[in-house]
Amino acid sequence: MTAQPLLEVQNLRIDLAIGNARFPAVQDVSFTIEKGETLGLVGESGCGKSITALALIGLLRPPLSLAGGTIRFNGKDIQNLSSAEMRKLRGNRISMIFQEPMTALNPLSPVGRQIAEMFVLHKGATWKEAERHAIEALASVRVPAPDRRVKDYPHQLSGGMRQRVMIAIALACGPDLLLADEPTTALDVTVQAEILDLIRELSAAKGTAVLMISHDLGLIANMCRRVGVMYAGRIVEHRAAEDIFRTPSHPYTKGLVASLPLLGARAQHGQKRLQEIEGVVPPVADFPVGCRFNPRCYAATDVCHVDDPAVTELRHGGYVRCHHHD
Ligand SMILES: Nc1ncnc2c1ncn2[C@@H]1O[C@H](COP(=O)(O)OP(=O)(O)OP(=O)(O)O)[C@@H](O)[C@H]1O
Repeated sequence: MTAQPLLEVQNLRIDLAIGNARFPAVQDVSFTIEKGETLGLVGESGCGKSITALALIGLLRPPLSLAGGTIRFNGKDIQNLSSAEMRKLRGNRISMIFQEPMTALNPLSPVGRQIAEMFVLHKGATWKEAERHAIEALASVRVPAPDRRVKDYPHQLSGGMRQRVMIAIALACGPDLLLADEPTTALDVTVQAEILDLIRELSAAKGTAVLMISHDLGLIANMCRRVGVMYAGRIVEHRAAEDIFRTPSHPYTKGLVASLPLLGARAQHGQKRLQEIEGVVPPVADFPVGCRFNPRCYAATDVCHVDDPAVTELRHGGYVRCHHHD
């Protein structure tokens, strides 16, 4: 018998309302995350990664709404929880960090207080105990002089330090799952690597599973064992990270792999990129008929303009949605 996954998402659908019409911004999205595993979701801007994560913790707001599917966390359906039940889960068992911590931090409250709140809210600690925990939490994300920094307001900290504070808040209660939505995109390259190392190290030490969301396939492949590639609201390929690189199956995945900066020999010759995928992800209300990737696909034929491709299981594990997959 296989162990029950920590998170099981099946046929998730998120609708975007425009006037009286509803459009499926995310459709038929299914994935699982095992306890302690880091799963990657990768794809260009606008393909539905962030709203998928927001749906998991009940944070979709109009014009977006959860329109179908099941979300099971630790074996329990959580898609219909009341807001009070969801608040108990959020920050405690599932937490989220965002691209720009400034939008998630309260600018008017010292960062120590914002960390301490988690211990008071979810663990029943007194404020005095919680303040001590806040200093320890800041130390654990390697903020120097944490006993002084707890008194700082978010604007007094650098972007990297703010993201460390967000991680301290997110991990304060020892959640089972961390949703990390482009956690390093807004940071300098050197700081990016430090923050990724921190997430990797702390999640491994605490056994926290991570849903790592990024437009950067290189980053995702580095952090994750399995990867879901999203395009226009769908997972178009779901594979082990090493297979995505070695034998990408969907034309979109192939494009992502081909557009990665090259390592090794070719890079030494000054050739940085092989090719870009031309075009952009269409807006939700304009998803094409048939395969949603067809306007950008070099392999598209008549069937791709008519029929939405079904899921095909791949021989060595994973699946792809393409009429002409390898
Ligand atoms: N509040 C909103 N109102 C209208 N449309 C929205 C809203 N939020 C998201 N969308 C649309 O839903 C689609 C998916 O957005 P989402 O933010 O999940 O994409 P993403 O892949 O995470 O990209 P990014 O990294 O740019 O956030 C996009 O077409 C986006 O324009």
